Amino acid sequence: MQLQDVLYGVAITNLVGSTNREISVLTFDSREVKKDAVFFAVKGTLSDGHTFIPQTIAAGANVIICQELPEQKDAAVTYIEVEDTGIALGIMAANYYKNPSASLKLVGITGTNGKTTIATILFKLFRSLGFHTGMISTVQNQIDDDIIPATHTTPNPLALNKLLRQMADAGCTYCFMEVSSHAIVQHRIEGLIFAGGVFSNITHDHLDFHKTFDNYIRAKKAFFDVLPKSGFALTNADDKNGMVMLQNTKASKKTYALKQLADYKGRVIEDRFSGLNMDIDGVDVFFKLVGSFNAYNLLAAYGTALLLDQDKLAVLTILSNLSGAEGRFDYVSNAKQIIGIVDYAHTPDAVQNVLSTIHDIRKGTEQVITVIGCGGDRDRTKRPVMAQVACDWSDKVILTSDNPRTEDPMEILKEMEAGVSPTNRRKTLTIADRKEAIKTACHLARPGDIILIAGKGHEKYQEINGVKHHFDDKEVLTEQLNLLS
Ligand SMILES: CC(=O)N[C@H]1[C@@H](OP(=O)(O)OP(=O)(O)OC[C@H]2O[C@@H](n3ccc(=O)[nH]c3=O)[C@H](O)[C@@H]2O)O[C@H](CO)[C@@H](O)[C@@H]1O[C@H](C)C(=O)N[C@@H](C)C(=O)N[C@H](CCC(=O)O)C(=O)O
Ligand SMILES: Nc1ncnc2c1ncn2[C@@H]1O[C@H](COP(=O)(O)OP(=O)(O)OP(=O)(O)O)[C@@H](O)[C@H]1O
Ligand SMILES: N[C@H](CCC[C@H](N)C(=O)O)C(=O)O
Ligand SMILES: [Mg+2]
Repeated sequence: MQLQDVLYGVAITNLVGSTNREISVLTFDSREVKKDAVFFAVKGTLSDGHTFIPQTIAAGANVIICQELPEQKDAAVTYIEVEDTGIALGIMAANYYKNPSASLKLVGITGTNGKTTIATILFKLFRSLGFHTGMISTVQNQIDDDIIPATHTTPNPLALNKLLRQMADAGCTYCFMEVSSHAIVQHRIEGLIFAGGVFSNITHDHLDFHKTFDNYIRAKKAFFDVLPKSGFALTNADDKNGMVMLQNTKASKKTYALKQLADYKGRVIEDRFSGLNMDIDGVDVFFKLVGSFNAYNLLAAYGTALLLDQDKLAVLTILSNLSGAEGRFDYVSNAKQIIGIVDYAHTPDAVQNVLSTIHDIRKGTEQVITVIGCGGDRDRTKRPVMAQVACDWSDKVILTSDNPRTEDPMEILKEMEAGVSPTNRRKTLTIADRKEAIKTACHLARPGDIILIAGKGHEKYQEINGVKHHFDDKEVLTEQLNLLS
């Protein structure tokens, strides 16, 4: 492939050398450079890719894309200066893989909570409607029946366009993908053509990365700002910032809501452990998913499907039979009728939603026992709030470790404990070992009680100092509950 073939659409601020040359691969990681590679020097959060330029040239790179031209240049190398290497990477990755997003209808889903759930529901729905379909999500990426493990919620531009190319080549008509706020800010979705964008909600998360809630809102809104006129922008009108997302979009503006008039209107008739009974645009439907937060997810999926010209009754019929995403309100019970729920709630809002749902649908005086931790190297300000919310809505809370990453689990736990009010303190225990914490919760439970294991959902590991150790909340919970039977 020729360099000039992948440069289409890139705003070059300075060029040294020829663009008429053969290239092999594109990469932003010096450790992956090979002969004739194009290396993108990206300024990251831990290091600056510009410092690796000399070693990438030594390893065979013949094109450097950078934000600042190096003083010492190699005559055999082409240097391209751009304002933002991340943007250039997105555009060139799309060109390199022959713009796969143009060959299918790509729908992006963004918001603090619900992205995986909405993307998964849409993926399952469109497969049932008979389409070849792709999905890019936190739990896994998928092309029809083929599962491709996920490393991020939204992959880097090269991995992303490669996946989209595989989908287009497999004949997919649709792809439903999660768009994280990190991905928007880091331009991972630059150069993609979206048929539509969906907003779920925005609440406290990721302030380590965005610094302020305003920046976080702006990051989400930026996705809608660049949607094309031919596409749709579907927002949750009940969310305080839902309409903000539509302010500057050129796409066709659509809304869904439970609490007010909207293009796609729903109402929860009844919410039980066995599922949700809703009225959607005048049709009474029963769904397997539980909790009013899932009423929003179902409504978002329904609105999206109709905006993609699908038949209303066919859509509702399939949605009514669907299960949700792995590790989201995933429940097991034992012979003693103790109910265990594994849920990926890892923000204050999600914890409150899942616990208020449990609260609303429990029958009587059963205790709710919550096991919860917070991830290391992530937003610290949500730790005390998550602990407090868990206490406010539970009879007993066991504070434990999540993915400590490079942090000391005991320090994370102290920050969680700081959020627990003196009156709530008597109902909390701190047990750093997650398995022990789950085991203790099971021992404390009496018949009929409900145990919530929050924060890790589908994750099959616990990340400690860069090493991922096997850990599966549902596996441990099922094993412990069965030991009691
Ligand atoms: C904070 C963040 O988003 N980090 C992502 C970012 O890494 P970074 O900015 O820290 O990169 P860096 O280590 O500083 O390196 C800068 C540049 O130098 C390069 N480099 C580095 C070392 C070297 O020897 N040679 C070299 O060339 C790197 O490849 C990179 O291009 O770019 C990397 C490459 O694309 C990502 O893998 C990495 O994701 C890390 C692992 C991560 O944990 N990200 C999370 C926070 C994330 O993105 N989460 C969202 C979901 C959030 C949600 O749930 O809503 C997601 O979309 O997954
Ligand atoms: N619409 C919603 N509103 C509020 N909370 C929700 C909603 N949907 C799901 N949740 C809660 O948030 C948790 C995470 O849901 P989900 O995985 O769908 O979100 P996500 O946006 O993909 O998260 P991530 O940012 O980690 O990718 C669920 O386990 C549930 O507790
Ligand atoms: N996608 C989320 C996952 C959080 C899950 C939780 N288990 C943690 O490790 O903090 C994030 O990157 O913030
Ligand atoms: Mg997700």
